[in-house]
Amino acid sequence: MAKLVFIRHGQSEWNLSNQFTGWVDVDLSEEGVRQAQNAGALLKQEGIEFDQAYTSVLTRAIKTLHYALEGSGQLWIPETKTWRLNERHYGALQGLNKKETAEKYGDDQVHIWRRSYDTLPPLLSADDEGSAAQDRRYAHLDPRAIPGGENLKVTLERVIPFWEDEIAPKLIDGKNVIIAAHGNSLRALTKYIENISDDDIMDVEMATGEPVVYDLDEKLNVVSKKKLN
Ligand SMILES: O=C(O)[C@H](O)COP(=O)(O)O
Repeated sequence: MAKLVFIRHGQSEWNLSNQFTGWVDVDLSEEGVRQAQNAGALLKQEGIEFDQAYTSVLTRAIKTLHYALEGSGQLWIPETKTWRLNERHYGALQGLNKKETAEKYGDDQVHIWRRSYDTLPPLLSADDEGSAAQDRRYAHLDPRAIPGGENLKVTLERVIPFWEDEIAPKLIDGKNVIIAAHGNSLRALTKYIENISDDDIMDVEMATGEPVVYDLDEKLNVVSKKKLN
């Protein structure tokens, strides 16, 4: 039996200002720092001892991981950062205010962009300002792997190879794993491990800074799931 903990980053500056964020590297808000520290205290209370941590290459997730590990006395454990755990890329919506966008395009359209499984947002092209193609942290990638916008389906398709190659073998080996990532990269993983349908995943939400603890058997079936708050 292995333990797997998901934690969505604490509230970010753009969660606070209600802007589409995606791959934009915004920091945690003061409230987000507090949430991440609280997650550390909850993990300590729960007494979970981790063997390995994973996070994205975005500051808000990395800092959340570090606060959570520091708070539970485990800042020393091995950690791996990967773009594959990044938030879903929100394309040309990145930076826009969600409420203003709903006023312009309608609530239904914005809900589809935010929660439908397979509708893409309006795309950014590689030479658009703000494209990840200009960012040094993605310079090692095949330019074709750098998205101009993603839905949950595409996000899942780039998260799962990392899960299968790196994370699942650790869990099968009985190691306890923490993944600090993002609302939609974690929704993709939740869909995959809980076998949730394309329709039902639309209603699954992740709260900022709230650890979700799974017990998994050796075939990685979910034996139990609980949220710490
Ligand atoms: O990228 C973002 O804007 C948020 O972190 C997640 O957005 P969502 O709630 O619209 O999926």
